Amino acid sequence: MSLRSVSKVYAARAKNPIYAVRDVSLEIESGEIVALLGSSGCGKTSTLRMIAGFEAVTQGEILIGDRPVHSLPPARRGVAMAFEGYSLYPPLTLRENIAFALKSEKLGAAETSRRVDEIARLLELGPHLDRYPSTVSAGQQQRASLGRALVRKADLYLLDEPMGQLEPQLRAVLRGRLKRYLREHGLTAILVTHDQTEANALADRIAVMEGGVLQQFASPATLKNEPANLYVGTFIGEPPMNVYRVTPIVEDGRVSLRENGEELFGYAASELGDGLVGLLSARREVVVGVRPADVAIGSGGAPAKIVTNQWIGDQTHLESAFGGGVIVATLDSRFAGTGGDALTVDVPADRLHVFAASGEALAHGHRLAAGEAA
Ligand SMILES: Nc1ncnc2c1ncn2[C@@H]1O[C@H](COP(=O)(O)OP(=O)(O)OP(=O)(O)O)[C@@H](O)[C@H]1O
Repeated sequence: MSLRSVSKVYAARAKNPIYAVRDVSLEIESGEIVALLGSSGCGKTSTLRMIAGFEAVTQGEILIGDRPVHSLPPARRGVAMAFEGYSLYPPLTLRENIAFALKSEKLGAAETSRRVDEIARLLELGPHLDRYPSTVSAGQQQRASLGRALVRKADLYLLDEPMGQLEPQLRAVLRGRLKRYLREHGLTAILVTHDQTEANALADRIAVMEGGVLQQFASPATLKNEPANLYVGTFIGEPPMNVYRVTPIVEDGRVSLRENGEELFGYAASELGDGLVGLLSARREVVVGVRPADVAIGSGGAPAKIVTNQWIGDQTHLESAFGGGVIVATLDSRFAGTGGDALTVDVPADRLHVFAASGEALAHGHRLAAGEAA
């Protein structure tokens, strides 16, 4: 399916129109699972609702297969949607709600029942099927809403925060099952989420949105290793990337990245490679990003002082005063050291992310970002 330069403006004629989605283009392969990820208000739900047909497209085109669908009513688009607000029919049991979605397929009673039972098993809904929406929990309503979408045959499945109400253990189990179900049936799905773990676990590719603008559309690994800009770099990853605004000084075969005259990171030019050195020589200021897992502690480098040292069960989170701010490091083992202890921090040249002062990525380690490679 494709979105071609799709925009959504609410209250277009009002004094202050709301530009919820701006010129978003996406090409989604058949059988692909895509997540729309972003903070609250970034435009992901508006995008999903335009695809479903519940919001009019202000500008642009939406195609499913080769069919332009943006002018069709929802029922004629061939999409099945699970709503964040469940929208189950109160007078019907969960079983009847799910079966209702099969009405247009005109199946016999036995086949309808088989399909409903299959989905109920998948979503652990079996014991609750004969209860009414008002008598089950929010999580059970949400699973019934998801079931009602999945039970149908559709060209595209749209899932709005499909697991937001589920407790963590069940969420993890159902994520795995949902992915397997979509894969086994070769279904194409777009889910909206603000949960990175959910997006990473389920999606082949993630579309990161902010301010109605698509920031990057790529695999989870590419978003992590080669973020297109500082927004994606700091949004993806937990704890977030450390960032420093520095002046690069290139002299005598050495590159020094300085904050207010003080060196934070220093490298032999040969470590960084000609491409990156050339790029740094040409800029008065860049932003460097360092993932917490890439910070090397105690093997030389710049001085830092521990602020907090926390073991969180499977990782150490170490926050240290560094330069004019802090640096957060994560380590796989416990770390001996308490607040006030001195240490050194260093970042291998190939783990450094470099962004222009304006935010767009220039290089990730030795790899220059697209557009920077001459
Ligand atoms: N019906 C509407 N009328 C006016 N403005 C709207 C409407 N729906 C959404 N908006 C605005 O459009 C912007 C994008 O909203 P949208 O719901 O698409 O974002 P979202 O990323 O899905 O947010 P959330 O995760 O909070 O649901 C927001 O500024 C929101 O306030």
